[in-house]
Amino acid sequence: MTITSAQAPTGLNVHEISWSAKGTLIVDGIDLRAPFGKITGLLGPNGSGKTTLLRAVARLSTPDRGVVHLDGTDLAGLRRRELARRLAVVEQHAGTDLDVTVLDVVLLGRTPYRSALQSDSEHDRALALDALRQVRMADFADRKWGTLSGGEQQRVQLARAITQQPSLLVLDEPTNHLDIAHALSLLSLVQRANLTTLAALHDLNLAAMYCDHLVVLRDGRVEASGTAAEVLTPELLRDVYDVHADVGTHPVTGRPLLTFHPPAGGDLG
Ligand SMILES: Nc1ncnc2c1ncn2[C@@H]1O[C@H](COP(=O)(O)OP(=O)(O)OP(=O)(O)O)[C@@H](O)[C@H]1O
Repeated sequence: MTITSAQAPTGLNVHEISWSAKGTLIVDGIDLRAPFGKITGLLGPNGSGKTTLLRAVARLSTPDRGVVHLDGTDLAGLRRRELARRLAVVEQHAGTDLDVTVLDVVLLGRTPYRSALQSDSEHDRALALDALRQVRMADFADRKWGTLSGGEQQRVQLARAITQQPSLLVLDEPTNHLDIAHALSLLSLVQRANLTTLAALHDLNLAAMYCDHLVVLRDGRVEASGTAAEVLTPELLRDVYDVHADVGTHPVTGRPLLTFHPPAGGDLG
């Protein structure tokens, strides 16, 4: 199929999304754009609303108001199955308690493409095994899911998301259990995937290295957005995170490189 300009992916447009719990506004009128083929990083301190926003964007929760368009389509108008073909989510605490293998978990990514009675095709298995190879988990295909470490589970969940062949990847702290080598490898893989990606990240140096665009939340609102160089300034880090940092330049990427100072008195304040 030839992609005409009318069908070309444009990315994610989030407009005026709000979500509240028991009358308390948690996410308040968020606007953001995540362009196709790029990683957009969602930053902000604990409790600033990142997970809440990601869940509303991915329709895992229903926002009080606002609209989310993916490649020009309003996600609120899609049925579950169509939504699952368009977007894949890797949540912070991914999981299943079922007694299943790693390959079974990855094959869940093919569910939106088959009927309830259909079993996995050779094509499905090939996609799943290829995704496991990409996250360096091919040797674990027959292992029981419950026996994996946190980082291994996180990589398998990314493989499941890749197998889903979405246009949009929504990642909530995708590197939080990963050692530095696997964190770099996972973000490089996401970068090469050429999808629209919206990822909540805590590691600001990794965000600076891999994200083309950053959006910083504070108290459920957008505090700043722009390139890493525009956003990750000592002033913003002090105002939003209450930390002191020097901002240099990464010798390889040319992006900002942050060096943090210990807090005065050394406590966690
Ligand atoms: N269902 C809920 N009921 C009440 N409060 C909620 C609910 N869901 C989230 N919150 C609150 O909303 C705020 C934002 O939570 P959220 O998980 O979105 O933050 P976050 O930026 O992802 O944080 P973290 O970096 O710690 O993962 C928090 O103060 C949280 O306690």
